[in-house]
Amino acid sequence: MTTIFRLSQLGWKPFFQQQLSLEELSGYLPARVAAQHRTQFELYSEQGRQTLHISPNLPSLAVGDWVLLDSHGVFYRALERLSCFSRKAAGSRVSEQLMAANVDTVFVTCSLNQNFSLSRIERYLALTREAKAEAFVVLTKADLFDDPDSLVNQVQALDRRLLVEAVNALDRQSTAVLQPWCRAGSTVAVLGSSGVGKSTLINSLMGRPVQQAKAARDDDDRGRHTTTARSLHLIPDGGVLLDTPGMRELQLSGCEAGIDETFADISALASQCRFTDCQHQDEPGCAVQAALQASLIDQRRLTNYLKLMREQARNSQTLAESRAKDRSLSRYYRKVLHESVKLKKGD
Ligand SMILES: Nc1nc2c(ncn2[C@@H]2O[C@H](COP(=O)(O)OP(=O)(O)OP(=O)(O)O)[C@@H](O)[C@H]2O)c(=O)[nH]1
Ligand SMILES: [Zn+2]
Repeated sequence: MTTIFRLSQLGWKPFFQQQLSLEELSGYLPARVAAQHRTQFELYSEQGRQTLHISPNLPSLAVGDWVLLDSHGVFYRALERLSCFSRKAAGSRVSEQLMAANVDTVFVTCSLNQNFSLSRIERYLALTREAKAEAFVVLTKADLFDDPDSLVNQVQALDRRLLVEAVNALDRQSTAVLQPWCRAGSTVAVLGSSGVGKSTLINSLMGRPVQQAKAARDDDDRGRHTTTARSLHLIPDGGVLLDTPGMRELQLSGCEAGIDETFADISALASQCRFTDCQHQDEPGCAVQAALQASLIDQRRLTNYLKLMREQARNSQTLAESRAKDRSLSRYYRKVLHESVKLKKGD
């Protein structure tokens, strides 16, 4: 039996509808990428499930992307994205790996036990904001603590406008506070480190156990098909949940804007430093260090900001850049060698 989906069930909304011309509205079928397998994408549309073979003619697509198909089910074009999570492997565009597209809200998950870390939360906030999605911090295992509110307040202090809730991820009544973000037209995803309760939270939101998406094997050269779990799930409250293998291993790279937004207080200060390339260590005229001395920002937050900035800069350095550096270094060495030979010869 073919499952027929309503567009609204798949997260369709005015942002996508507005991109369609009159001709496209009448003659083309919107479909959403629900899974990425080794050789094909799985699509969901009002006509059910379809597959789309991965070929060089296709633009790069991610789970969550919307595409238009013609009346023969042939790919016509991809729609503009609202948000996109990617892994910029070695920084170049070619090796950019897309993880998920069109996520509205990310449940940044952190447990209230010894794993609780403001710095880790800031890291996930930076990733979420870089992708242009909204963050909602979900603090799990609230049932195991007497005073979850004190930690909720610490997270809230990072940003007054941040959405934060402490929940028992095992209890559907407790996770019901997330329902308004899981209604028709919304797409959500869950980020967080291992063991914090992401799968538990997903199962509660879905109202049933959901199989975790498995990474497809790349080295499958014997022609066997790799079974990859679906990455797109329809939430009973009407929204869509994306759970792609790559989302769980996201790293910071090319995340400067996301870090700037997450640490808006520090980046505003950094723009007032005397030197534009100030590292905020002990340079004269450093506005960040001055604010630290005046206790306007705390040391933990500054240390984390500097660490995340360094990390993203390192990850984003493209292969091309490092090769170019190698080339100019060897040119420099050759020049030095040439000069010293000339000196020795006395000319
Ligand atoms: N008491 C309690 N236990 C929880 C809660 N959330 C998760 N757990 C338990 O914590 C353990 C880890 O939860 P998972 O949902 O597997 O964590 P995960 O983030 O999906 O972990 P990975 O799959 O490694 O990424 C399980 O034993 C859960 O039952 C909670 O809110 N309260
Ligand atoms: Zn500075």
